[in-house]
Amino acid sequence: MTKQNVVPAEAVATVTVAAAGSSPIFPYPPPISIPNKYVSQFDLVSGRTSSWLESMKASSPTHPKVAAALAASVPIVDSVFKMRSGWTMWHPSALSQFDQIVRASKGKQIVMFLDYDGTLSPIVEDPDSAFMSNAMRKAVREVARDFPTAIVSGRCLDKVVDFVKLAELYYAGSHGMDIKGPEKSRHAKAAKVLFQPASEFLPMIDTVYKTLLDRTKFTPGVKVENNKFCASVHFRCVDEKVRYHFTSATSNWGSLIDQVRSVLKEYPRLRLTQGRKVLEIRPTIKWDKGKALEFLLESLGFANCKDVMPIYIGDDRTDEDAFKVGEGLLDPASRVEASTSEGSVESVDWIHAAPPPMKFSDA
Ligand SMILES: O=P(O)(O)OC[C@H]1O[C@H](O[C@H]2O[C@H](CO)[C@@H](O)[C@H](O)[C@H]2O)[C@H](O)[C@@H](O)[C@@H]1O
Repeated sequence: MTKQNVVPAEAVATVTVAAAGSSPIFPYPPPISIPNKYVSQFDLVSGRTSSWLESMKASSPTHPKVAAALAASVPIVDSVFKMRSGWTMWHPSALSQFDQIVRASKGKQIVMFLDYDGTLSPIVEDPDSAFMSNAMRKAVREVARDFPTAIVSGRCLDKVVDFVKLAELYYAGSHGMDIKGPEKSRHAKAAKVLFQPASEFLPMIDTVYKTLLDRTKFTPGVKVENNKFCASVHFRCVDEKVRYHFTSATSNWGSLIDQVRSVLKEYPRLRLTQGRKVLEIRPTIKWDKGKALEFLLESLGFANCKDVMPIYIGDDRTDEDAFKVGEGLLDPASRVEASTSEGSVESVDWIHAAPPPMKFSDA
């Protein structure tokens, strides 16, 4: 199936199934310092508040009160419906694509990559309460028995490990910038997998986190989260309401983006991206969930290997970096893109139904 950029990724969770073969672009063992080629320049000062605002509005189902208000508006519901139909036309349900996925996996080593929020756990208002269900944990545990399995999340590593509670998995926290092998593994090399490509940013992120906490303290509903190598400013519970001041009008969301950008002006080595009702502050290194996927494949000994099939399930814009890894494959015919329903509802069924066990050959 060819790639279609039909709707933002957050409208539905997506399963991307890709047969790997991309060449490694980083050395392993990992470099101590970050080579220049991984450092990119982003202009945080540019970009208008209005375009950020549009993007914030489109960034995820919002909290219940606003969702109820939206539901009362027929044109909006209609356009959302049309948008979803477009997406599912090009990305049919992963469950209905199951046979095709199994066929594509024949003779290949499956490696499973799973995003956390919105994929394994439902989206909730309080980020600290995004628990995954026992059924989901059981499904992931079963998959990890048969295939190397990694959780790739924007959250800090410790938090996601604490939520998932499965010692046999690989974890990549902070959008892939904090990678750790399984504590429990049959394979000696696995536990040694450790990589923190943005370690020099640790003090900077901590300072920015504290500054953001302070600058946003008068915005009701905002939540600032320290994700170790990145930080999140959540606006899911911030009322978008417009405030009028003489002749000009600003919204709470508008002031929030201005506050965040004013902090970041002082940090040219940080960049701003967006997830589901969240602004993400990240180092400008060229490292993301896609690079984490490539790194883990290489650590597992699958660099340049045509007989491996990574399966990545994710629901957010940052997961698209991992989906793009599949675009560089030599054999696009063996790539399948499919979708699960919004949130984690269908993911658990899909993970349960994962293709039949294949031998995990150690690196
Ligand atoms: O890569 P992920 O595992 O999907 O993490 C991305 C962000 O997820 C969390 O925020 C999202 O989920 C919250 C709980 O459901 C929700 O309240 C919030 O609106 C979502 O954006 C997490 O709190 C962030 O730190 C992650 O970056």
